[in-house]
Order: sequence, then C-alpha cells, then structure tokens
Amino acid sequence: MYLSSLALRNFRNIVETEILPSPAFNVLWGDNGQGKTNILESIYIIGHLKSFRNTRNEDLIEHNSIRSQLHGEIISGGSKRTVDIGIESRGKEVLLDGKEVRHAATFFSALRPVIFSPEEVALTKGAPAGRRALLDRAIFQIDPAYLPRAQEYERCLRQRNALFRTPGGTNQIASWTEALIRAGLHIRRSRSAYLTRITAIFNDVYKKISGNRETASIILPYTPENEQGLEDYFRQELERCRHREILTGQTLAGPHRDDPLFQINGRSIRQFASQGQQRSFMLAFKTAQIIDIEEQTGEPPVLLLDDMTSELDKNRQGYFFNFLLSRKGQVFVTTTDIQPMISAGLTEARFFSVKNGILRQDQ
Ligand SMILES: Nc1ncnc2c1ncn2[C@@H]1O[C@H](COP(=O)(O)OP(=O)(O)OP(=O)(O)O)[C@@H](O)[C@H]1O
Repeated sequence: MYLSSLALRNFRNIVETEILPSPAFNVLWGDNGQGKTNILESIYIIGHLKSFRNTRNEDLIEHNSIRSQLHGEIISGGSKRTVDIGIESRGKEVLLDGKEVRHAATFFSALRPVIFSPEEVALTKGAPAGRRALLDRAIFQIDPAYLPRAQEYERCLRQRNALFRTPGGTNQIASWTEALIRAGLHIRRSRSAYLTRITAIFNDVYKKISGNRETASIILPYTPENEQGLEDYFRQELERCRHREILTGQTLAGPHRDDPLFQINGRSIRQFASQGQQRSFMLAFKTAQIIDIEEQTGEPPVLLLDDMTSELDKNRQGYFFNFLLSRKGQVFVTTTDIQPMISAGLTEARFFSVKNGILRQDQ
C-alpha cells in the first residue's frame, strides 16, 4: 500500500502542489517553518480524516482561502483508490473512489499512515489522556470494531454522567452502570490484547535501540489474562468511587480514566526519562505498531517521520535508519539536514525541497 500521488490546494501554507512520491523512501527537506510537517499532516489526514496536531478545520485552510482540497491516489493490492477531502471551517467532505464515505471504518483501511512526530513524543510525558490516545489510535487503525465500541462506551458514559446531574436520576444509575461495564470491558480487553500482541516486538526493538542498555514497558492498571477478574476490577473501582461520583456528578472510573504506565528500566517516563529516551520509546512503540499492521494486514503501512533524528544519538539514529532501509513500505521523512540520510545510504530516496509552501522534486 502506498501513496502514488498527492495534490493539495490551499492547505496550510501550500497554495497548490502536486507530487508523485516514490513507493519507497521520500525525503522532504528545507528550513524550519517552510511546510514540511504540513505535507505529512495532509497525508495523515488522507488516512485518518483528522490531524495528529490538535487543530480546528480553519487552521488547516490557507489564511486567505475558505476551502482546502486534498487529493490522494493510493495503490493497494495492485489496484488504485482515490481519496478526496474538502475542508471548510464548518466541516469536511470526504470521497473515497469518488463516492461519499458512510462508515469511517471503511475509510481508515485505505492508507493506514503511522506518524512519528515530536508532538506525539510529548504525549509520553503528559496527561494520561495522551497515552490512552496513542494506544487507542493504534488499535483503531487495525481493528474496525474498535471505533463503534469506543463510541458506545462514550454514549454510556454521557448517559450515566447526565443521570448524576438529573434530580432523582441516581435511582436509574444501576442499569447504566451495567451498560458502562459491558461497553468498557470491550475497550479494556482490546487495549490489553493489543499490548499483549505487540509487547515482544516493542521490548526487543527498545533494547536494540538503546544498545541493550535499557528495557521499556507499557503497563495497564489491570491484568489482561483473566476475564472475570477484569469485570470484578471495574465493579470494585466504581464501588470505591461511588460517593465521590455523586458529589462530582461524573463517572470517575473506567477506560476513560485509565493511565497506561510508560516505563524505562522499571521507572515512569513521566518522572525520569530524557528527551532521547522518550523518543526511543516512541520509536519502539511505532516500530512495533508498524510490524503489527504488516502482520495483521499483509501490507506495510505508510510511515510519516517528522524530524525524528534530532535528539537521538548516533547509535540510536543508526539503528533506526537500518530498520527503515530493511523495510518494504513507503516512508516520508522530514529533515532540515539531508546529509545524515545520504551518509546512511538512503541514496535511492526521492528528495523534495520545501520552501515557503512550494515543493520541488530534486533531480
Ligand atoms: N492555515 C495556514 N495558512 C497559511 N500558512 C500556514 C497555515 N498554518 C500554518 N502555516 C504556516 O506553515 C508554516 C509551518 O509549516 P510546517 O509546520 O510544515 O513547518 P516545517 O517545515 O515542518 O518546519 P519545522 O522544521 O520547523 O518543523 C509556518 O510558516 C506557518 O505560518
């Protein structure tokens, strides 16, 4: 699966551009603030409908315009698919192969881009919501059933919270508690199963990146193996919070409050990790995600790497370049300095210079 053509109009600082990327390696290079990340963002939106940056539709539209237009052509399993996305401040219009998209799940399987960006690295150290989002996004991408389940959980959560604030509503809480537990168990089971599946690769990659000097782990606050135990745990959590829930009018336990623990050498990343260690952690997580997508779908995903080599020492950089070179999938990487890539042997890559939102393919 790869992006064979990308055309953008009035997207961020890119007024008009069309590129024909290589099915293998593409390097977007240029000074800071020229539009490299914007290109990656457009590809990410073609795969996910949303940006990986926390942005509103109007931020995506070129300042002097009222509409952005994104067009992507994707080669998958030997056939071509097209994606067209029109963005206006009031919303997005999406066409897959010229037809309106009814189910988001159909759409998410069209390109499956995986992003590695400094914004995401920051999530490892931030609030629990960011770490949950990292995990959930990875699962959404591979499991079409996860999105409706997450939506069902959100619905139960909203209903249950509303009852806390409705006079006499607490009498009806019990049935919504049961619905919440049922829906929540799906989410927790999926999160556990996903981590169980990728843990071996993740551990292995992290060890290699760190030259066998460190170990990393992602730990959920519940045990994955035991189904009944998972349910009992959820009930006990709710029971423990009951009094506070009535006081605050909010559901205080469940998948929406889980805090996945990211650790290096048994210590929380939040408190101890350096920038380089956080990056290595994300590299290992994303690498595991990529390998998992490849194993589950039989096709390598498109990899988007935004400025990923800064703050990695030479050994860690070297490991990652070797990994990239050994892969079959399509890669887009941004950089201000192409020299390390040329030295690493990425000579087969297609290079695009980016200046003031204008892209030029180097000869
Ligand atoms: N809606 C918009 N309309 C016009 N220009 C925009 C819009 N949104 C962002 N920009 C411009 O895009 C540029 C930033 O582009 P981008 O984030 O892709 O930079 P970059 O080349 O990746 O740089 P860096 O190496 O610093 O990450 C800035 O000049 C910013 O002003």
